[in-house]
Amino acid sequence: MTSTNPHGHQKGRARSTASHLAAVTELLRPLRGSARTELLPLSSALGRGLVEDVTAPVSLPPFANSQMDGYAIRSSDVPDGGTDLRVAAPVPAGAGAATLEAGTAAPIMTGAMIPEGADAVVPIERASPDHFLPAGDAARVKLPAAAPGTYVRVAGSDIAAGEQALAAGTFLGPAQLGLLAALGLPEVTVYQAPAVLLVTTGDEVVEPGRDLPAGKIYDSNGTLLEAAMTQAGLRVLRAGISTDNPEELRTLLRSQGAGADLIVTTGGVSQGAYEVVRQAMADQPVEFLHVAMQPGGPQGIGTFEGTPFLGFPGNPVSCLVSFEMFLRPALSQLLGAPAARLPVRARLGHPLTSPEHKHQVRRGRLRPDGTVQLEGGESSHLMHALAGSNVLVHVPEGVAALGTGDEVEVWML
Ligand SMILES: Nc1nc2c(c(=O)[nH]1)N[C@H]1C(S)=C(S)[C@@H](COP(=O)(O)OP(=O)(O)OC[C@H]3O[C@@H](n4cnc5c(N)ncnc54)[C@H](O)[C@@H]3O)O[C@H]1N2
Ligand code: MOO
Repeated sequence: MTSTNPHGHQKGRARSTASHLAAVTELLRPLRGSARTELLPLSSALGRGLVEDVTAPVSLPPFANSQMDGYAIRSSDVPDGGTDLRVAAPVPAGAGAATLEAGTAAPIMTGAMIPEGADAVVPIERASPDHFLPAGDAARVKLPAAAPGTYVRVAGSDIAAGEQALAAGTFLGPAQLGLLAALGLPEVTVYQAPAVLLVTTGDEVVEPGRDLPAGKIYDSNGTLLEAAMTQAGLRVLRAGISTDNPEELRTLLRSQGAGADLIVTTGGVSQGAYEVVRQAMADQPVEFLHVAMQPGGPQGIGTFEGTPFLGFPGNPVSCLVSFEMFLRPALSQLLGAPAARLPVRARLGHPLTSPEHKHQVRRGRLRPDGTVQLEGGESSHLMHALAGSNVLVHVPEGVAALGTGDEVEVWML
């Protein structure tokens, strides 16, 4: 049971960040449906999540090849102390190699196939002479001994045909796409990028570039969230700024919302007299609640005329933290993309305090020495301090104070 005290703060149990993340993940689970996948050429799949496990159709390397420019030899031909060998025909690049006759050394370049019979490569710098000779009967080269396998890249030493190359749900970055290309796969099945209708709200909010009358502020949330979502690979539909008139907001959502997989609004969700988002959602299955998190406590979640809906609070830092704490990890878990933030341990450069019953998310600058300097205070209007930050700093529920040198988890932005 939740009630409101004279200061407007909600009483009763706030939902934990973990259970709100679970609720957001549940809301968005339909985005993982089988109809929501597409086959894309590798060049278009950057930043998407893989739908199914990929099994290697070939081994990597596909054949044993040389790791050095030098001579392919039968290691048993060269005793300790080295010997002279007759120079055989060079191994041609990109073609099958002839068998290496006993007592000969074949010039071989990096990546060329190890000839049948050869089992080691001596780099050209260790040969005498230390440059390649024209092939011919008269040509001989002195080589030191080499153990079997020296500078040989064995077939399948990276991955063998039939092994799992990538697991379903993997985020496809440059390395993963490079692997698919190395395996000879030109296309990949990925989840579709969700389309998000983004609406900022408030009679006080005006577009950058316009005049700024008394009492108004520029819309930072629209740009901030559009950029965060675009960077995360979402398709963003910007519906501009809604006034504080709930009927206008509903009209805007209906007229712009076609094709959206998710509606995200900012503002109008707390305890004020004109909470436009709360009012616009009054007859919809939308819950307004408090998450035990600072900033980003007030949240809305549900559906608007069937479309999943998230109502983020209006303060700029609150809406970015909401995106990072709930929307990014939910999509990452369901669709493999965007990539989850990598948690890193850092040492606080100075002390901090935190509301004991909330998960606090501060903003900070991680330095190369592994210490983190907080940027600005805890207030969620501090856009300039956010712009000077490169990490989110997590202070879990149950912690009221931390000292200089204490370890914290930070997420690189
Ligand atoms: N009595 C209470 N008041 C407030 C509570 C509370 O529990 N009881 N919670 C506070 C917290 S925490 C937050 S966060 C905000 C959330 O408020 P809303 O989501 O209703 O947002 P607004 O009131 O519309 O705006 C809050 C703040 O953010 C500024 N804002 C709004 N939109 C934008 C935008 N697009 N670009 C830049 N800045 C924006 C707005 O001017 C306000 O300053 O409620 C607290 N109050
Ligand atoms: O939750 Mo509000 O986001 O603390 O400022």
